[in-house]
Amino acid sequence: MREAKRKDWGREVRSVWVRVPASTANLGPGFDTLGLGLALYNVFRVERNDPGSISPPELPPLVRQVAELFFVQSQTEAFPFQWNCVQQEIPLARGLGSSAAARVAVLAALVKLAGIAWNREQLARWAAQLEGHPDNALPCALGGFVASTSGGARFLRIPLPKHFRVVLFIPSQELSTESARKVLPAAIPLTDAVSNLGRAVVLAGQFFGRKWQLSPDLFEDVWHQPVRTRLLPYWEAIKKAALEAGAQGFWLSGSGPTLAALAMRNTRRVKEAMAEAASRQRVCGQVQVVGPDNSGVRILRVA
Ligand SMILES: Nc1ncnc2c1ncn2[C@@H]1O[C@H](COP(=O)(O)OP(=O)(O)OP(=O)(O)O)[C@@H](O)[C@H]1O
Ligand SMILES: N[C@@H](CCO)C(=O)O
Repeated sequence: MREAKRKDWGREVRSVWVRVPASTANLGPGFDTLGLGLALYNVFRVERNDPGSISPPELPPLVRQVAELFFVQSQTEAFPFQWNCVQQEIPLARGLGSSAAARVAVLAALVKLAGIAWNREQLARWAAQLEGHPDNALPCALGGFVASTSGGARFLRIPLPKHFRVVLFIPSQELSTESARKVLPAAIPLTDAVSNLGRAVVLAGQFFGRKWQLSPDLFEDVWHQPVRTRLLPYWEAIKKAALEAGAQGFWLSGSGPTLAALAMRNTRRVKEAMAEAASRQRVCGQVQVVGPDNSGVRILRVA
């Protein structure tokens, strides 16, 4: 990143309000590769402390880790700061990218407070590196639909249409990505590899070609969903209900436990069907219709 003055229209920046979107990753066959931004937002206020003071010990571990990487990678002198979540719409550990959102927010805020030139792509890659996979960090930083190579070294992005709608079933119970990755198979048979690869390539091609006649078979997956959904006994019933109600695709959002249905048409019918199936399954949670995010991370205000 290029050095620039730590000034904003002639004023020193002391506080930054930064907004970050939720994201849904994998989309079925695109494990660690495909993701898109969703219009659910967290807002953080990050404030620079006086020189000589120390960063408050209550900074969460994730925030400290991101700050350490930022100061080293940007070759900026470390400074103490405070961190507060002032709006929280992204539920924690539900497969909607809360950790990627927090990482992207810390980086964007520190970039602004340090006064170094804004480079959204670099920031997205740092967040992906910290996250260990790019499919939440890139859509969170950039918005829209993103397809990337492993680690996020190369990626392609396209904005989503205004009428893009995802119906989410967000269970009350948390499931951390760390534990959901432990159940993954160490190796994948060649036939399964080819099966997922074909669907992921065609699915991404449809997004980039803006061909919105998407069909549920493109969202099928044989790598991670079969093992992960063993932990979610309601998966089959809610999936069946969504597809019968006209959903164009159904997938485990990120590492779960949230279930996602693409419903650009029949949105209300899909929502009702998923809510009814969840209630029949006696699983606690919330059904929510969410639109696309195409903005990615945004600095709302500086002071
Ligand atoms: N605002 C935040 N401040 C501090 N830590 C956070 C914040 N948001 C998330 N985290 C940390 O990230 C953890 C959740 O991350 P995890 O990767 O397990 O789930 P997720 O990011 O919500 O879902 P997924 O990665 O599957 O989309 C939380 O338990 C917490 O430790
Ligand atoms: N691709 C990651 C996403 C985590 O949200 C996984 O499935 O573990």
